[in-house]
Amino acid sequence: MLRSTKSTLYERLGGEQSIAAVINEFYNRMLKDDRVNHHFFGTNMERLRRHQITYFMSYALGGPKKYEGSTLRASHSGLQITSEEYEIAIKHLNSSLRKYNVPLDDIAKIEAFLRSVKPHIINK
Ligand code: HEM
Repeated sequence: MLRSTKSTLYERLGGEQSIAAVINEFYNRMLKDDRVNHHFFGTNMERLRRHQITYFMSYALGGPKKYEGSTLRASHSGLQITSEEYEIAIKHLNSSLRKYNVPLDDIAKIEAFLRSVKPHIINK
């Protein structure tokens, strides 16, 4: 959990609406990027955006909602996501967080969290 003594990252980012804006920006960037967008052909993007937002709020950022979808490992098994593609995703998320003026130290915390779950998502 990425908590500081002052407040949760979820609160500092501005709650559900701001996180939804960042995640939507993230997927727009991923879908425009020919290096990674093939993974999303045939994916129900509305459902994915919704779950990702819930995922971020509950597990990563210390928000109030519970995530009740599949585990990260189960959601990505069979997708053959490479380490390079994962790094591209981290860059797009960083750009999305910067666009919404998230402070650099919070971006670093989110990046550290994403690195910690990388082994569950990439195809080794
Ligand atoms: C950066 C960290 C990531 C997190 C926290 C994350 C989180 C999630 C979650 C929670 C789901 C489940 C959504 C659901 O059940 O509807 C999901 C599904 C999915 N993710 Fe990720 N993901 C990450 C990275 C990636 C990357 C790098 C790719 C591809 C380049 C990717 C591609 C997908 C796809 C295609 C699905 C949908 C699978 C399906 O159709 O059921 N994810 N992701």
